[in-house]
Amino acid sequence: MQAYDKYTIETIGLPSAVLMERAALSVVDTMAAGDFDLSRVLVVVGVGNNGGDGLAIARILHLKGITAEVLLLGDEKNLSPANQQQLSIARKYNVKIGRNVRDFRDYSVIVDALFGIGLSHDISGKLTEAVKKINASNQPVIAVDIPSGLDATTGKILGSAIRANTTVTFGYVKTGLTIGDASKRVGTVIVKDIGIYAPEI
Ligand SMILES: NC(=O)C1=CN([C@@H]2O[C@H](COP(=O)(O)OP(=O)(O)OC[C@H]3O[C@@H](n4cnc5c(N)ncnc54)[C@H](O)[C@@H]3O)[C@@H](O)[C@H]2O)[C@H](O)CC1
Ligand SMILES: [K+]
Repeated sequence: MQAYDKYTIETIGLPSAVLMERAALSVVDTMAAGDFDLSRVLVVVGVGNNGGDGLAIARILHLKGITAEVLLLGDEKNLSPANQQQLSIARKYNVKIGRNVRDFRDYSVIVDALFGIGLSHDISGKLTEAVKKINASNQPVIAVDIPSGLDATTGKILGSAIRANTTVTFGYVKTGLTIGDASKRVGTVIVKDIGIYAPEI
């Protein structure tokens, strides 16, 4: 799955930060074009590059004057380099970044940027709690690349998974969005071209 991303970055030479920015912009465009209530956006971010996408989304919304805040889940010492870079940029633009929220129902829309295609084993602990609370809030959810908790290859729910109204996936439809438990979690799937080189499609 990630081979296409790797090829684009390492062989074609498109910097990963460019892909991340285009990914973030494609989600912001979808939010602006859809019938979402953007009065109070919460972006839930993890420690990998999916979280990096989320931090970029929150920053772009914030700079447009939209109230957007970040819930950062996971250990800050595990942040991927791209995530760290986006966290630093968001902080410099004074995006509100917290480690817990009072109630997920306080937000008009939730962006799920906890895990993407790098989820490798069952979600557990605090992350499971957050997934269950977000699902229980019944607030509209937009999943970044794939609903967190869904395996990008098998479509299996790894412990627990976010139930999304809309999934914005980058470059190509991951098989995990079409098989297994996917239909219970993905909502409407929108594929956005962000410049990933994927010759077979
Ligand atoms: N396709 C592209 O060109 C682009 C992809 N982008 C985004 O990057 C993610 C994939 O990022 P990656 O860092 O590989 O993985 P994740 O962010 O999904 O998370 C991995 C992170 O989480 C840890 N982890 C894995 N499983 C668990 C678990 N069960 N519990 C706790 N932690 C877990 C793992 O160790 C990593 O640290 C892709 O989906 C896109 O959103 C680019 O940003 C845009 C272009
Ligand atoms: K996600």
